[in-house]
Amino acid sequence: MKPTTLQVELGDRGYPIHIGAGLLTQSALYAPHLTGRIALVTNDVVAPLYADRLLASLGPAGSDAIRVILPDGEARKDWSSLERIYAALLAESADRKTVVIALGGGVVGDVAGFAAATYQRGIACIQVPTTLLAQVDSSVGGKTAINHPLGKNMIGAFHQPRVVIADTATLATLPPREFAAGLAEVAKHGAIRDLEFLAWIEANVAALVARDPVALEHAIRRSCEIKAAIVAQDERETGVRALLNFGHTFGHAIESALGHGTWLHGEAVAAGMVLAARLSARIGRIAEADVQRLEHLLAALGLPVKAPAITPERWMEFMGRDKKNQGGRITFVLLDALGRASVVRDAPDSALREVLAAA
Ligand SMILES: NC(=O)c1ccc[n+]([C@@H]2O[C@H](COP(=O)([O-])OP(=O)(O)OC[C@H]3O[C@@H](n4cnc5c(N)ncnc54)[C@H](O)[C@@H]3O)[C@@H](O)[C@H]2O)c1
Ligand SMILES: O=C(O)C(=O)C[C@@H](O)[C@H](O)[C@H](O)COP(=O)(O)O
Ligand SMILES: [Zn+2]
Repeated sequence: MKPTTLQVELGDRGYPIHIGAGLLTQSALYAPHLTGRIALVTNDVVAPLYADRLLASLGPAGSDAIRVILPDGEARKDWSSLERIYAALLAESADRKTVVIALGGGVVGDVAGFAAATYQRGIACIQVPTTLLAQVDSSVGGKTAINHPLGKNMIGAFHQPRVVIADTATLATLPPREFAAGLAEVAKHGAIRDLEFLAWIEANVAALVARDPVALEHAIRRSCEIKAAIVAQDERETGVRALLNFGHTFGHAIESALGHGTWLHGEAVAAGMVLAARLSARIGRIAEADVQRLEHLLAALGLPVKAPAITPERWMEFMGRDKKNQGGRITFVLLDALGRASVVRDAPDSALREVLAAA
């Protein structure tokens, strides 16, 4: 299969997304911006698998790279990892021409991206996503962040990468639970924007779960197309970009209430999308059959569809801190139909409490 390239249209901050098997070994071809020293940021799971291969493909710039290897895990998407990156950049006298390469999943991408956004007030970043979730979602769009114990992604910045290089061959080593977590964000893109894509996912569940390369390539490309088009319209989430948060008001509350890393992000988003769909049905925006259809698809993709036990007070505490909220009202992304969503700021509290009570 030939590699595909999409463009995120953001004027002089626009960039290509390259998708294909084996791109890691041709990185120099896909990253012509390497005019400064490279700072490779990865973690202790991904480094032994892919760091040498990536750096070897970059020639002398690769051998001279600063290497920062973070401890693995969502729990380490925090100050300590950020501090390690800053310390390494400073110890090596990295300058404003230094290019951060984030090699790994969404955790590495978000924290390395935030370090790049803030080091010396901003240096270039290249995203090399190696999880399905990162290839379909987190490497694109420029949201970077670390978590705070009181909330997900609470400290961060918008900082677009210069290029995204998604080598689909890296997905072969991804554990099944992590792979399923990526499928949650794929389904989200269909649910909010593209009923035809959602139906394609339903028809191709077996191929996707079996990691069929043709099916996977389509899922990644269509997800990136949908996300890139939304980001191009609303880079800083003043409007339509919030639709990409479908399932996240509930999902982020699950992650934070249980402790970051207890449920995977994609798992929490899957259960969160079911709750958001139920709330949509409860206030008459969609039919109960639509909720069941989405729930059935997510379960078939190997994802949890039932939220964990969380007290109503804890739900409200974490959802009360969601970044979409305005004027103290919890904001939800709800479905108007499968394939179409809206931002809703006036969902009745009674309906929300009923949905949570039945969760
Ligand atoms: N910035 C955004 O727009 C955005 C979008 C979605 C999610 N996110 C964030 O992304 C994070 C979740 O990302 P994730 O699901 O990639 O999790 P992750 O980064 O923790 O990666 C999942 C696991 O897979 C390992 N791994 C990575 N690549 C591998 C490979 N090829 N083979 C074997 N193991 C591999 C990782 O070390 C980790 O253990 C969350 O923090 C979430 O908030 C950000
Ligand atoms: O890119 C976006 O915009 C998204 O909302 C994509 C989400 O999948 C992602 O989890 C994002 O990090 C959530 O952003 P947040 O602003 O709710 O922290
Ligand atoms: Zn997400």
